[in-house]
Amino acid sequence: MGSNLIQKYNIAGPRYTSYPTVPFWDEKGIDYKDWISTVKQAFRESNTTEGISVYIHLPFCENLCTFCGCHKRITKQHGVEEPYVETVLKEWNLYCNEFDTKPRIKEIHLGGGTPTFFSATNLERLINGILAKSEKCDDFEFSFEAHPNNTTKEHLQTLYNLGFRRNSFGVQDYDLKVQKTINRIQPFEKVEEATRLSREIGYNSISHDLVFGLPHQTKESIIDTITKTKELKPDRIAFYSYAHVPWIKGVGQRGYDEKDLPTADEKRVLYETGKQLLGELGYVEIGMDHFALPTDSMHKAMETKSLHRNFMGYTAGKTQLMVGLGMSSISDSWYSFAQNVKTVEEYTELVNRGVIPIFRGHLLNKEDLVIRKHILEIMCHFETSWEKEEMKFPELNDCLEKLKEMEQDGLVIISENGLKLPEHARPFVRNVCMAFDLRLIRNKPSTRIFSMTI
Ligand SMILES: C=Cc1c2[nH]c(c1C)Cc1[nH]c(c(CCC(=O)O)c1C)Cc1[nH]c(c(C)c1CCC(=O)O)Cc1[nH]c(c(C)c1C=C)C2
Ligand SMILES: C[C@H]1O[C@@H](n2cnc3c(N)ncnc32)[C@H](O)[C@@H]1O
Ligand code: MET
Ligand code: SF4
Repeated sequence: MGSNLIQKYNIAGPRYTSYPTVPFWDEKGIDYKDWISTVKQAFRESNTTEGISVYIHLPFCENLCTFCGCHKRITKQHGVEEPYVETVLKEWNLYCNEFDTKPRIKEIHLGGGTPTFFSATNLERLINGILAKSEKCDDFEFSFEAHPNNTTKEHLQTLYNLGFRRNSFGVQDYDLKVQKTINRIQPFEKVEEATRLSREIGYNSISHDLVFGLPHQTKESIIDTITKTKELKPDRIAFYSYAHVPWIKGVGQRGYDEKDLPTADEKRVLYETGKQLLGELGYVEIGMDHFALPTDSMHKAMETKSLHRNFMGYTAGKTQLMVGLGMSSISDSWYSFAQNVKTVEEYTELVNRGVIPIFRGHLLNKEDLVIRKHILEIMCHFETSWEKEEMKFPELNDCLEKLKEMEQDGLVIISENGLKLPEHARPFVRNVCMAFDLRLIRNKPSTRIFSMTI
């Protein structure tokens, strides 16, 4: 990939885990009533046919990794576990009270923070509390994020017994200098043990998260990290581009200078090196950041074009309704989005008052719904089409006009009724989406809000 193209297209841009992206949600927010009524509508339309997904945010971590862009709360006090589980179950109750039949659960995902900060017993109490009010779909899929340094055999066995078959471990990078800089000492032996135990217990999809573009990373360190990863043969690998967003409050990125970060060109070399190596090892690029072995269900979902993208990244199964529980969680009813308050204190206070603790949201209008479909298609399948009348919108020609330059640069192929990204253009997928992002186009941000696209 030419470095001039990288320079040209490496601009600040959204990661498109939603459309509209969070900064472009309606400033006025969403009416509590509208939120509830769209959740109920989505539930009525889809609970019997496809079921619903539940995302539970477990925010606590014992130590701060200074590169981390997630919503977390650093503490070593494990006394926070039980009250938090109680509150999440109360919040779930508030939703269940709005449903007129039993929810059928297709997916549960435990994210963080660090779900394995919680004891196995507390995680069991949490999941059993959720399941007490619902039933599982036949083809249910439960997954969780785990920290290799604190995942025990008991965690893995308890969650397996509850139906979890997938997990993902934060690895990030094996180089000691990088690890020291991001305040995260992550020994290979810990990852090896957690991966081996998962396999022995029967997990059928184990994923490792790696990040490129971290401070002090070099081509050699990336090669070494991926070579070590290869020994453990995870079914999936997330290879994230480091998102540098130190201005986001609460994220707490610090501990290194911007000069310690690789330049855009160096970062691209890290990506290309990693991608090539992953390919040689048999991993296939599924979508932005995500690689899987052909035996993994995510790969099959890509082949059958059933891949979906939401706030968790890519998933193999789509549900119309995703209920997000816990502080900072985002829920999606297809017609609207809503996000919970971002501190544990506010979250607990609101739930205890019997209020679903959202603080902002967005009701999608007709245009949003069409654009959202195009962006999902591009992010999940690297192509979209406007052959069907419902996929057309008045500004379509202007959007295509914006893509002319990318077309000349060989990054997108536009035909009469659709467009496609050639394989080599996949790193530029966010740039293509940006041409369709009418809310961004109409309202260019005046301050930095997004990470760089490449
Ligand atoms: C597992 C941790 C999480 C990752 N993403 C999210 C979580 C909980 C969800 C999330 N993080 C941010 C937002 C935007 C809304 C907000 O509340 O601020 C959401 C929905 C903040 C954020 N995190 C990253 C960035 C670049 C931002 C800013 C907004 C944006 O540019 O989209 C970085 C980041 N977080 C995660 C990944 C994988 C990642 C970058 C690759 C995980
Ligand atoms: C859930 C996963 O998200 C990734 N992750 C967390 N913060 C960032 C960031 N700033 N940039 C890129 N990836 C990040 C880590 O790899 C983690 O394991
Ligand atoms: N907190 C865990 C880890 O860092 C899971 C991924 S980050 C949300 O390993
Ligand atoms: S990377 Fe994981 S463990 Fe580290 S601060 Fe972020 S959420 Fe916590």
